[in-house]
Amino acid sequence: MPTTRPPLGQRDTLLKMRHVEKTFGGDIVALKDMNLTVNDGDFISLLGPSGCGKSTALRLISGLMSPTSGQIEWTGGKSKDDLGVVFQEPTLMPWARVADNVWLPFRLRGVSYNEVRDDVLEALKLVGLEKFQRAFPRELSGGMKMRVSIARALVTKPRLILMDEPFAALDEITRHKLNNDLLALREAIGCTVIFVTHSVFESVFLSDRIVVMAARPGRVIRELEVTAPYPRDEMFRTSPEYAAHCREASDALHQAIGEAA
Ligand SMILES: Nc1ncnc2c1ncn2[C@@H]1O[C@H](COP(=O)(O)OP(=O)(O)OP(=O)(O)O)[C@@H](O)[C@H]1O
Repeated sequence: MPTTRPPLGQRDTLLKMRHVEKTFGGDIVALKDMNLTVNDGDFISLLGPSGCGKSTALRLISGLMSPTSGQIEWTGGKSKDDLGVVFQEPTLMPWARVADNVWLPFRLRGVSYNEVRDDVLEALKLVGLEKFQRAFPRELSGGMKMRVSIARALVTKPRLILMDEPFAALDEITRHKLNNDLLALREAIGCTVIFVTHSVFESVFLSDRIVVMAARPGRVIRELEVTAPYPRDEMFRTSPEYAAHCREASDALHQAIGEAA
């Protein structure tokens, strides 16, 4: 099914980071003068070497931390329903069943399970786990646990989903499968995603924009567009176009590593 997203350059602005700087302990400059525009419908990867401030950028956007200077401005303001977050670890409650784990963002707002039962089941269906609603996390594989974590992030239908290396701990086959499923999910619900990764291949497969960052101090050094249309599948993964984008992203990443050395 072709996407109905406007092309890059014609999307409405969701948020802007303006001259954002974050320092820790007075002298660790985790991010310096970061400027980033996130548009409705973008799939953005933050790609860069360890320590370049990718997770810090996500935490600032999520509001878990405040910038030392600069601003993060949401178009029309930000509400508590605007964000879903997925971490590298699924961070599920082991004593709670799958459906109760997915209900958590509502429970924290005082909303009963019965009020949002349909939303919970719909989110589980979107990640292919509707039959596992009564299972406990220990009964699931690593990939399935991550799917539950994704269902929990999207159950409130957020405008923006932040994903911090969600598939880094998974084996390659599971990772490819979840990459495919994530794109299918995005087509189904039309969400905006910011995805942190070290992987050139993953960033090219998933994103329409790749923001390449360098460390010491953490900063954006390049922005690349991956113009290949969605939906993307195994054909794209083996195409010359994919290889060309990977080469471009890899060169930018090497530049980022060289600049930090
Ligand atoms: N709470 C903190 N206190 C002190 N320094 C911090 C803190 N959080 C991050 N840093 C430092 O800020 C810099 C950026 O860290 P950050 O975790 O954002 O990088 P990253 O690109 O996500 O790294 P990785 O890919 O290894 O997860 C690093 O030098 C890190 O040590």
